[in-house]
Amino acid sequence: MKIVFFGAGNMASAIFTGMIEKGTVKAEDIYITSKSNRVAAMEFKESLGVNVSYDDAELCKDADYIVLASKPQNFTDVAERIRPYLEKKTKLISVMAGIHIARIQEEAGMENAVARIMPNTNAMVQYSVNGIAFSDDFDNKDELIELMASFGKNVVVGEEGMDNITAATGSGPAFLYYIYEQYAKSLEELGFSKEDAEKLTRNLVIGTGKTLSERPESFEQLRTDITSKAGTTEAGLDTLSEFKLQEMISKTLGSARDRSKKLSER
Ligand SMILES: NC(=O)C1=CN([C@@H]2O[C@H](COP(=O)(O)OP(=O)(O)OC[C@H]3O[C@@H](n4cnc5c(N)ncnc54)[C@H](O)[C@@H]3O)[C@@H](O)[C@H]2O)C=CC1
Ligand SMILES: O=C(O)[C@@H]1CCC=N1
Repeated sequence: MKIVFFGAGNMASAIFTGMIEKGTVKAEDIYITSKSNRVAAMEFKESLGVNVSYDDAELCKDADYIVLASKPQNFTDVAERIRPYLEKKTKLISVMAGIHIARIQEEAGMENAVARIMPNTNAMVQYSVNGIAFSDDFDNKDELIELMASFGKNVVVGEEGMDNITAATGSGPAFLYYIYEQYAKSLEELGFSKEDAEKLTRNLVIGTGKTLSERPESFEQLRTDITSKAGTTEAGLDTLSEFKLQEMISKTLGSARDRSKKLSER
């Protein structure tokens, strides 16, 4: 197996670190190349044992998968690096938000099989949620699905579903982090030090996440379990429900989805 990452930034490193730490792919089977962060690439070579190369012919030779992990804006440059050496058997796996399969095939020049994937940075701790959309001619889908299961839960969607997945779970962690930031700031307002506010919020979120991973009850049931009649939670929830929280979240996701659509326009 030879997997080549064009791009060694946040997302690529979350994926290959997840794969290696889970033991699904050997570090020696992973090749990375980048443009801007060559020092970081060398650090991954030292810490994980992956191969680093800037020789495009060597990188593309006999590759099973090439992962397109640059920003969408850099895709044309990446395609120029790959096009002269791309072999027909190589499958292209795009992490890039909003770039359609048809454009990838066109710029790669050979109509290779393509899968668009939309993981999130929780791949680093093997807890990503991965949307996957395949081109019609993509064979042995199970191999890719299995590789991706090493760093998260997979949802196979049609390509038209990718904009929604990108908003919901690709960008999703950032939306949740933003809420945790506000939570920590509010704890400071209550009188906690900055350090304690961060520590309390972090552990609240970790503990809640662990509960969710172990208990099957609905969110509503878990919330109800905490809410004593005429107690503190009820008082807080009464205030919380005065705000249009769901509307805020729907609009947030809508903007992210629309940007994903926009990225696909050339
Ligand atoms: N960060 C996230 O949470 C997620 C990001 N994505 C997608 O992943 C992609 C990468 O995002 P990040 O990792 O956050 O960006 P990043 O800025 O951390 O990494 C981009 C990488 O692309 C490399 N690159 C740029 N031009 C190149 C070229 N011509 N040849 C080879 N490498 C080149 C850069 O050197 C860098 O290593 C984006 O397309 C984004 O839409 C998808 C899901 C989640
Ligand atoms: O912000 C972005 O465009 C990328 C896609 C999903 C998460 N990060």
